[in-house]
Amino acid sequence: MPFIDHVSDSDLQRLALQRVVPALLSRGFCYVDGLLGEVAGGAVLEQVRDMHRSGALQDGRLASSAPGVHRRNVRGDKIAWVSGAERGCEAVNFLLNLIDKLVSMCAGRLGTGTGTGAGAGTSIRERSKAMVACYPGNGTGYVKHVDNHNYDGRRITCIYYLNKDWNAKEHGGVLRIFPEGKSYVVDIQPLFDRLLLFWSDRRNPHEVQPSYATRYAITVWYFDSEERAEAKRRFRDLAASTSQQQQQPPQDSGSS
Ligand SMILES: O=C(O)CCC(=O)Nc1cc2ccccc2cn1
Ligand SMILES: [Mn+2]
Repeated sequence: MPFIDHVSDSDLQRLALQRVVPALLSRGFCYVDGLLGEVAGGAVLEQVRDMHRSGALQDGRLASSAPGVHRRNVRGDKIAWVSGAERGCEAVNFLLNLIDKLVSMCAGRLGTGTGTGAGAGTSIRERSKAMVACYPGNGTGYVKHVDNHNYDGRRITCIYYLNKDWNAKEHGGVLRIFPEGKSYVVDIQPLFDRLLLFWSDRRNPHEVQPSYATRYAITVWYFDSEERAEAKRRFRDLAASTSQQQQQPPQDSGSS
């Protein structure tokens, strides 16, 4: 089904330069409403609903915990990781391509706004797969956390929300951002066809407040190439040193 091209390239360019870049640099986050429009946005929602109905969404667990071990009270979402190439994800793929275009139009203009003090500019050339998430509406949410707490390479978090007729007073499910060093919080409602972008690092701790209706979202993380490469090196070194220790006999405590 040919999707109506609701957003032209020049629309995206304008959105990137006049809205997204200034907001990311000044406030550290930005949201855009009406990104895809009713038809394409509705097609994405239908495909996510189908994934939920077919049981493709499984309990979310902390990235650091072993498979099957997850502390339920930390996060209540059910997730699936998709590339967009899967059958039944054509509309999701259309969304991902559009977000890729938008972020690539921003990337060269985000300067050294990395927050980690890295000298070089932000070079964003790759991203994660898309995480399709559903909070089932049983009062669970996601406790306050930082996405990229320890230089894992993630620079921008992009979340596309899919919830029609969402009313936070009744349904909860607000994403609350606690901008680092600020005395205020930012409450974002997970509204249909809304795209939210924010720096993934310690500048934006955030939580999902308890949700009392089914709450769908699709998240992708864009990597800073240098930080990502460095994180992979650190991870390889850690893995290598861990396996070496396992091969060597444990040193007695008195060894110098
Ligand atoms: O749905 C929202 O409004 C945001 C939810 C959210 O923060 N999700 C999330 C999900 C994550 C999954 C794996 C690793 C890190 C993660 C960090 N954040
Ligand atoms: Mn998060």
